[in-house]
Amino acid sequence: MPKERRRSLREAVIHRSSPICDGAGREREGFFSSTQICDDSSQMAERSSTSGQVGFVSDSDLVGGRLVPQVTITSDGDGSAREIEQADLDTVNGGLRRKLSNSSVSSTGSSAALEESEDDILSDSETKSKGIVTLEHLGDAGEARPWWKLKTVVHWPFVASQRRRLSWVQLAGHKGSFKAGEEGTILKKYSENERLCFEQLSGDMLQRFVPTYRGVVERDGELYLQMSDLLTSFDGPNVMDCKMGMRTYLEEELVRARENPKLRRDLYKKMVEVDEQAPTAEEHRQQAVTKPRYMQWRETLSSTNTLGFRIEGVKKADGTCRTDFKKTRSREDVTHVFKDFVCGNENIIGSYIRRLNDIRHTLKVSEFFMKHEVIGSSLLFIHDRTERAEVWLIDFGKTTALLEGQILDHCRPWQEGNREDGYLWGLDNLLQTLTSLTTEGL
Ligand SMILES: O=P(O)(O)O[C@H]1[C@H](O)[C@@H](OP(=O)(O)O)[C@H](OP(=O)(O)O)[C@@H](OP(=O)(O)O)[C@H]1O
Ligand SMILES: Nc1ncnc2c1ncn2[C@@H]1O[C@H](COP(=O)(O)OP(=O)(O)O)[C@@H](O)[C@H]1O
Repeated sequence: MPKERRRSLREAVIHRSSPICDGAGREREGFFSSTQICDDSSQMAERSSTSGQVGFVSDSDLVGGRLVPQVTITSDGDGSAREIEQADLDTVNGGLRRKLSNSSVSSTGSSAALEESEDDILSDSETKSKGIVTLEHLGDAGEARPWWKLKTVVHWPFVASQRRRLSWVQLAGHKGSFKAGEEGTILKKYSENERLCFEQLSGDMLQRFVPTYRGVVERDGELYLQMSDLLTSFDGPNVMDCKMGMRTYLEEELVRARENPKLRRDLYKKMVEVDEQAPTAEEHRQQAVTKPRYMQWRETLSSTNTLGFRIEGVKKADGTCRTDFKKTRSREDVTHVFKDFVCGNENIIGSYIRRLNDIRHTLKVSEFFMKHEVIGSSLLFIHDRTERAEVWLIDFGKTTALLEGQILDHCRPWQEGNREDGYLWGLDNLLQTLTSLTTEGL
């Protein structure tokens, strides 16, 4: 989702990273299930955090998706309070603070401004999640507090390293977007767009296929959307993320980019990492490309344009994890990945097909779907060794309401202005791909 929508109060907060600890306080790594991990001493932190409540934030608290930043006091590891200086702001979330991302049209004319971004100095693997991640379980919940109340909080004798951790699977999106929530839930960085979608989905036929939404919460000064963790009830889940649709950027991004084109060095770098020949001579000279140019290139390189979906990542119960599917384009390649994902299990494929058909029928009658341009949303496939298999709709960061009276059929080809996204066309191709596995043998 666009970073301007993701922004929240992260500027005001610093979290210390620390190793996962087992019950005896030993460090450990590599839990591959969605498991709450805590050490004995975290009980104090737990007690502290239970004194707060989930903070449902009202619209009036939000200014463009943000609470008004304020000086925040946080634990400095030894329990002492520390004021956050402006200089700290760049080190938030274990790395450099993400600057706002701006889309730009495919023009690479000299009038395009060069967009400075921390991604210019971070590689793809440093900015994107690559599978198994450790989610921090954030502290106290509640509304934004004045500094003196926060000062009271830091006198509690717990340190960041005692916070609970959740070993989790994140196959797409940027690092640091998720935190552990209350039992069975996760927190995703606040996005105005996604909040609106979750709210509109409540009561829609599609609701039973999307994570249960628990509202906006504030943790350590930042806003999050709280939702159910789809992995919790699985025993060693196998997970696949398929990004749906034939287009992965918004029409409004194109328009904005046309008005104010930005050149991005980080996207140029990502492009040459995959194919040195991909940039034009002009782009090589500028060592930068615009975002729509990058996004369109990604679409043609993968199966997005040809099949209306693409595989973003796969994590298997054996611990293996792959996110290197940028060039997975042909139906054969995609079929091969699915076959490997289900380890040739016909029951699992059968369950996936039934669930996808169910989703398809529901999409056809969903008012939400009819009235939204669904861009960058994924289907999350999850199964485990008990052969339980589910598919869920996730990521509504770029799902946008149409103008009053406008509807989409989600199958027609896209032409700028018609806002078609190719979601249903992609779903039909996905269903055909899975069905071919059963008819042609696994
Ligand atoms: O997959 P790669 O090739 O890394 O490209 C990424 C994905 O398309 C991201 O979409 P998603 O978050 O759905 O995976 C997109 O974020 P947006 O959703 O903000 O468009 C990134 O844009 P930037 O964040 O602007 O770099 C773009 O660089
Ligand atoms: N509710 C959820 N339950 C379990 N896993 C999830 C859930 N939401 C997202 N994920 C995981 O996080 C990844 C990124 O999620 P997504 O919503 O697409 O983030 P972004 O908007 O940053 O792209 C997904 O590929 C999936 O692995």
